[in-house]
Amino acid sequence: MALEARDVAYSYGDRVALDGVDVEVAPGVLTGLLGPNGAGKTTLMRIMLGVLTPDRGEVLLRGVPVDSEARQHWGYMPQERGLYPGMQVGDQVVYFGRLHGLTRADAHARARQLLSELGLEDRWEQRTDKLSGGLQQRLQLATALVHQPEVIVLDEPFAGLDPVAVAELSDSLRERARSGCTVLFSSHQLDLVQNLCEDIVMVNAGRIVLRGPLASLRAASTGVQLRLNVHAPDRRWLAHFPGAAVVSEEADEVRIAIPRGTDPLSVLDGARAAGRVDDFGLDLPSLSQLFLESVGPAKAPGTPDAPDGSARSDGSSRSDTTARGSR
Ligand SMILES: Nc1ncnc2c1ncn2[C@@H]1O[C@H](COP(=O)(O)OP(=O)(O)OP(=O)(O)O)[C@@H](O)[C@H]1O
Repeated sequence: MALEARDVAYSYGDRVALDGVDVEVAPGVLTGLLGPNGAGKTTLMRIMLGVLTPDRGEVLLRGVPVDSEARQHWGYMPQERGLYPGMQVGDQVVYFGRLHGLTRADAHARARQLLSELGLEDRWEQRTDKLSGGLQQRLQLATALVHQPEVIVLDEPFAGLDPVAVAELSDSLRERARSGCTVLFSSHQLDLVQNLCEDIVMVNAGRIVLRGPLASLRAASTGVQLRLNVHAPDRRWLAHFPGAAVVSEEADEVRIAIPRGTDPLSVLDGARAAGRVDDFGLDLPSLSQLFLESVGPAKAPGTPDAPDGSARSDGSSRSDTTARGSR
């Protein structure tokens, strides 16, 4: 059974951060928590971890309200990193293992194993504050995982990691999910989430705007896209296909959303009549495109922050889109 947040609401003074959020994180799959800056992700994680008490709603694991005793067995990495400067790397991991009730010998063995898994095997005696930012991040993860938690909640665990570390951490989280752990993590790296996560939860301005199995959400979205490398100076040929629209153009590649009822191959023929086509393919919309559709271009990662915690100017929010396909 899953980790759940039910109808969770939270405000910092008069700033509404979460406005009645329902989330379900299933064991055995990786779930990515997405949303623009200020959407409410960290607040939701803090509530799940018991750092904040919700104004309304509750957090449950296997249908039972979660208390501090249950959370003692969780692994978590908060946005505010908590390493002890001056402590040695190995001792830091052992210390957290002991805090979670491991014997000294077990904590040592687990620390060795994890530091090796996270590429820190040579750093046991180094001071934590002498590590680079990325290595501190890996160490932070080791402290979160040392007691082999069944529930893992990580705020931006991939931020600041190099590609090798991203691949190693991805494998490590995938493996933990496969072995039955419940894993929720937040990220702004949409390509990574698309490759890694089976399920996503997307939050915007304190509300869920999209959630469910990513494959179902992509399939249920705007339909297929035709990817073309076409040497045609303009796009007038597209006017023959009502409803077909360019969704992105990069260098020679153009992506065209194909409306339902239109044969993508007829659009391909149209492109070939207009110019040379070097390459083509059919794709589902990417997670980045789903993000832009759900949240709006002004708030996509990498764009300037939108008004903090803003609701839409008309006071409404986009409707919650969910997909619960069969697994
Ligand atoms: N301590 C605080 N006091 C007042 N407002 C806060 C506080 N922490 C967060 N907020 C506000 O609550 C809203 C949600 O913030 P939160 O940190 O949960 O967003 P987030 O999705 O994690 O953002 P980011 O991607 O930028 O980390 C924002 O409007 C933010 O400004």
